[in-house]
Amino acid sequence: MKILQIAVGIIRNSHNQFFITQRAADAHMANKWEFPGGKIESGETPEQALTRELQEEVGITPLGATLFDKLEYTFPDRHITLWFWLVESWEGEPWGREGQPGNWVTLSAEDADKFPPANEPIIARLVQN
Ligand SMILES: Nc1nc2c([nH]c(=O)n2[C@H]2C[C@H](O)[C@@H](COP(=O)(O)OP(=O)(O)OP(=O)(O)O)O2)c(=O)[nH]1
Ligand SMILES: [Mg+2]
Repeated sequence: MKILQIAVGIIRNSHNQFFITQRAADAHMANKWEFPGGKIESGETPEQALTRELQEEVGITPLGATLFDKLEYTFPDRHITLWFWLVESWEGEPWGREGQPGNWVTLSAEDADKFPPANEPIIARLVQN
């Protein structure tokens, strides 16, 4: 069983839109929408991993991040801890820097199943305000 720590950025603009990307067809949780992010490497704090992942995947540098939620999820082949950071201030303009589709979207409760199952409580909280 793989055990992974993941840092992800919930990038929200002043219109209450979120910048989300789509996972690759050959990745775990293939084709699902996601908040950009990835594995925390050894020696990194969750916040350092967040900054690195957002630079690598969407080309922005967060200027502030607040911990929105930390939750655990067990998939058949892996156990993950997800650190969800709310990012409302950044440098640059997000885009799919690794060739992945990326879009600003308004989220509604019905979008939850487009994300990995671990994201369900997060989407629920983000749409209720
Ligand atoms: N980025 C991201 N990952 C999520 C979300 N929800 C969720 O369950 N995950 C899971 C899917 C993956 O198992 C894991 C993220 O790992 P990843 O494959 O993106 O890791 P990485 O960016 O470091 O990628 P790589 O270098 O291994 O290719 O977390 C989410 O909202 N965003
Ligand atoms: Mg990733």
